[in-house]
Amino acid sequence: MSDASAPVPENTPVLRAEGLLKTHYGEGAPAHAVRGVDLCVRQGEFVAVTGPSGAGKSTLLHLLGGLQRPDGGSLWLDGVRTDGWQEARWAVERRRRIGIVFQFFNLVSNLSVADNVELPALLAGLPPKQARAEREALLAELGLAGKERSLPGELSGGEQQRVALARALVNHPPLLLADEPAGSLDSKGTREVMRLLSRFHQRGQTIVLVTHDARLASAADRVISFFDGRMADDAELTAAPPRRKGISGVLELKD
Ligand SMILES: Nc1ncnc2c1ncn2[C@@H]1O[C@H](COP(=O)(O)OP(=O)(O)OP(=O)(O)O)[C@@H](O)[C@H]1O
Repeated sequence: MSDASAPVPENTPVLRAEGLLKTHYGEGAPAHAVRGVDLCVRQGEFVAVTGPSGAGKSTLLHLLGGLQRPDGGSLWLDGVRTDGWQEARWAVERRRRIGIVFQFFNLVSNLSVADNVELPALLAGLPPKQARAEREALLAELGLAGKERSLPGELSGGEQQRVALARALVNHPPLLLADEPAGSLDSKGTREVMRLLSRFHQRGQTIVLVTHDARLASAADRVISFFDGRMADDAELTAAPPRRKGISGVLELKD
């Protein structure tokens, strides 16, 4: 059996999917949201998945992050087969390996900014002192020093999304999944989030971004057009060398 904690051989794709299938059964006709998707995301790539509303982009992202189970197909994370994992296993592995940011931030409303960011680190088994140090460094990087004691509801949308980004990255996951991360922000907040995603990508963070906004997709180095549950196009915008580095150093919000 594959060991999720074993060292990852160089050049192993961070993400690989073969023949992914997902149908939603709600009211009315079944929605064939993902209809046989093959995908390979290399270390250090910034991939945007774009397409019209209802194309199946969010469903694909949820499958990749284990938030929904595929009806068929295979999925690998860092070379480890994941499609057979049960929810408990996904919850543990997701904490270490996948950061996720959503359109509506999904912060815990009655926890402070500091606790929101530290919680995944503590749950992943980091000693409290180290979790605190990680939180302090990330919040400072993201221009949120001084907001530690605030509740999410006391922050602007852009600030909340930066907290969500800090929470997603606190365990240095190999993969960041972002589902319309600027979807509820004004243009300033949108620019801010996109600039941050680009900065983290420049430092080696592998990112899969779902957006219906073609302008945001152009920040990526590869754009996948999703249509009717399938990949209609897969275009490399720049050649990005495979790489993997830690997130470190100081990140200035102004450039
Ligand atoms: N939980 C669900 N139950 C039933 N149908 C669903 C569910 N989630 C998604 N769908 C349907 O699956 C299809 C794909 O939805 P999905 O949200 O993945 O598309 P999308 O491309 O992300 O759209 P948007 O850009 O509007 O968020 C749509 O027809 C949608 O109505």
